Amino acid sequence: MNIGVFGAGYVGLVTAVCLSDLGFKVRVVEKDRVKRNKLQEGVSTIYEPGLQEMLVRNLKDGRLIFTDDSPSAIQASEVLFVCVGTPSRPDGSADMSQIEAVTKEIVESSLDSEYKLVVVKSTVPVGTGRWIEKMSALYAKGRKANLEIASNPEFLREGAAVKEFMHPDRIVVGVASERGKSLMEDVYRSFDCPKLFTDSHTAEIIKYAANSFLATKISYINMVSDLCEETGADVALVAEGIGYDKRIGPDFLKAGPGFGGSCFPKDLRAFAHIGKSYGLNFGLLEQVMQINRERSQRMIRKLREQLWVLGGKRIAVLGLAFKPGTDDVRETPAISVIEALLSEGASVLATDPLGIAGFRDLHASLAERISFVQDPEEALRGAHAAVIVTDWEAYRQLDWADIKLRMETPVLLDGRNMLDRNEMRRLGFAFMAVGR
Ligand SMILES: NC(=O)c1ccc[n+]([C@@H]2O[C@H](COP(=O)([O-])OP(=O)(O)OC[C@H]3O[C@@H](n4cnc5c(N)ncnc54)[C@H](O)[C@@H]3O)[C@@H](O)[C@H]2O)c1
Ligand SMILES: O=c1ccn([C@@H]2O[C@H](COP(=O)(O)OP(=O)(O)O[C@H]3O[C@H](CO)[C@@H](O)[C@H](O)[C@H]3O)[C@@H](O)[C@H]2O)c(=O)[nH]1
Repeated sequence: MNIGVFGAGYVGLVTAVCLSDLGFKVRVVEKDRVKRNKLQEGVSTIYEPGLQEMLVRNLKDGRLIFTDDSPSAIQASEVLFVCVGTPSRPDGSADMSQIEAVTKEIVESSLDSEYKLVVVKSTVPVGTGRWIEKMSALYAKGRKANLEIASNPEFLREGAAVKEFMHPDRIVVGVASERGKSLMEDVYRSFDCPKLFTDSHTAEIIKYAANSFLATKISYINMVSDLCEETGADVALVAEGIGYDKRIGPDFLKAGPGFGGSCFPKDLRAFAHIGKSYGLNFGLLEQVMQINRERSQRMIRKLREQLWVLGGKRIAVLGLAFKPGTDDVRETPAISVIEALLSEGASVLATDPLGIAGFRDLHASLAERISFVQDPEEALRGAHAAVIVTDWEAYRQLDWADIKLRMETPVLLDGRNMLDRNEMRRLGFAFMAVGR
């Protein structure tokens, strides 16, 4: 089967590379020339375990090409995956302009052609499939674009994207016709997981509902974590204690600096906006977001409790990526932590194994006000305090006994509860964790 993919970001690139690895011939339309050329030369534009090797293998075998020639890619493909971005607009709603632009391109290149299934993999508001149908009719200007629109939300997590694409917990497809369903069954034939076929509205809602639920779990445990701190309880044990209950489950109950990344914050804003647009009270999600926004203030308060004055002090921020295993710094909790430190007059030296270049690029005005260093030990040398924002395994392996001697004052805030607090205190750190 010939497959077209629009957008070679996290989702599009992983989708394209994995589907080509399964034997499909995949043409990827990417409008960013620099990205496209790099990919065509076999250099992955994102860091994901296993992706680079698979990219090279499938390019070499001729099953994968990156192009800006969308008409040819559209004409050659039976199934077209739409994986472009749906970023937040200022009011929190999803910006649908990239999806709209792709719709136009697809319609204009498939007039009077054979049936094609357009599969929306991007995270989109309920009703998007209908909008695409409506716009398709308008762009076709009375001619016939033989397109069916399906929804196939993607649930992969960054840092484990290839593994999660290939071995998902489930596949959700919102599709109306038997023909469309059968094509999607062919695409996912080799996947051994529950496959849920629904209408497109249901599939679209499933994606936002899943992300909002997971983010709610995180804010919930963060709220409980604050209570644990005030009362001397241990949030990790509380999470374990509730997580054994199969109805609750142990995952997504790690207290920390709050959720970040390119999905949860954006998707919660969009889902709340969708609820509001239907006159519904989605105040629960407003609370989830509010709790998340307040995380950095709580961290700063803890530092102040140890250091008295933060102004003029040097603070090492360990971790810029929104979680370990990725170079992605979109909406990372590090932003609000750094902003809060700067507003206290502290100077910030930040480090991250993969995230520095992206942070400099994406958060340029904030990046100008801080310094970066690749080596965490260098970041810690002479610092008055360190804050762990991302739980990179490498931070566990640091020689903390030696680091303590090299810091100006050995104050350590483990924002991810990753270090052994008894050991750290034994080493002589003024050590703070989260919710314990
Ligand atoms: N990142 C994730 O882990 C993840 C997981 C599941 C779902 N999603 C959703 O998938 C969608 C894409 O996310 P992403 O992180 O891959 O985004 P991204 O911004 O990394 O990638 C989008 C890509 O689309 C390209 N593009 C935009 N318009 C185009 C056009 N007209 N033709 C060709 N290419 C075009 C951009 O240049 C970019 O490379 C979003 O809706 C997101 O919410 C993301
Ligand atoms: O117990 C936890 C689990 C996660 N996080 C944080 O939550 C954020 C999101 O983490 P994660 O879900 O692992 O990362 P994403 O790659 O953003 O994946 C989410 O967003 C994707 C895009 O929609 C979905 O496809 C995935 O299913 C969904 O997990 C990160 O900042 C994590 O540090 C916590 O603070 N505590």
